[in-house]
Amino acid sequence: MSSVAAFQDLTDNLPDWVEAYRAYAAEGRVATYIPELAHAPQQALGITLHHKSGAVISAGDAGMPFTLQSISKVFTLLLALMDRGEKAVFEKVGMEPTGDVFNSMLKLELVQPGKPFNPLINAGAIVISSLIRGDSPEHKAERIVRFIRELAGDEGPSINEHVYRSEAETANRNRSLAYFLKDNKVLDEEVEPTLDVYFRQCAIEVTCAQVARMGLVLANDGADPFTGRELIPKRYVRIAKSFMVTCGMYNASGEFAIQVGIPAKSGVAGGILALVPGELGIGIIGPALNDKGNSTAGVHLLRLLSERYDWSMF
Ligand SMILES: NC(=O)CC[C@H](N)C(=O)O
Repeated sequence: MSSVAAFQDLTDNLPDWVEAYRAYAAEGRVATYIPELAHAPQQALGITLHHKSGAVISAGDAGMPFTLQSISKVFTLLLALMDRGEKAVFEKVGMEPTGDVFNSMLKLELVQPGKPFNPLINAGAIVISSLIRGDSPEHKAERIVRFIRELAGDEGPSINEHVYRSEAETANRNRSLAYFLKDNKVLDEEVEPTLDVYFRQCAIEVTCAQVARMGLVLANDGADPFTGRELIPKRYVRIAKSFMVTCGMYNASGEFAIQVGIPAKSGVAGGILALVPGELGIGIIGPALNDKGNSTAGVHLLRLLSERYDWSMF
């Protein structure tokens, strides 16, 4: 289907599909380990698609704000690459999927030299947060927020202080990971200031439209889709997209590659950022998560769309 025909088809059908796919929320559960996330409505489902032509389509609860959580890891990776270069970043994190859950400690002890396997698991993302340039955690987080706003083409994204504090007060697991990394001499910065950056980046609040626009920049190899200005070097976008395919959906990334076949990154608030290279960016919110921690209705919806419009890269 040509992209013009596909957008007409989407306009005609997307609202009905979203309403029908809400039912999949019953298969999942809203995350509660960050107490503030537990308030999200189980049945919510929203999506925005932003095509490079400028066409934008939204349906369902696309206007509902949610926090980026792990989706932020793609963007801190990009910022760290822009701040420090490829060599410095990959001295600290690897390039391989783990097959373990996103907050696992297992391989940090089992596999020498104890550096995180990739930048999209929590351990890797915590190290990446320590590489962002800035004079203080607030300054580093402010630079991340500014970067997100630039890619979203919108001044809207900002830190949700309730979610930030809620995670900071309860993050025993991430604290353990960070202390472990410090002991392994992978983390050079102090633990608490590094975690402070990490919790803030996870708590950046967005909408589906903003996420779709961020995805469109990645789909466009890092150039602003409308002015052509380079926002991110193409090489770094390629690295990020490769990680999204191999690690973006945690330990369900292989299945997602087979069923959907496009770069994507999910977050524990139920968000998904996805993109069809050269074509469009996608933002989804569906707070009920499956057993791998991905939005259950969101993944089902992406599978439907990918099959219908033949999006798979493979
Ligand atoms: N999977 C996620 O989205 C994890 C992010 C969350 N802030 C955490 O560290 O646990």
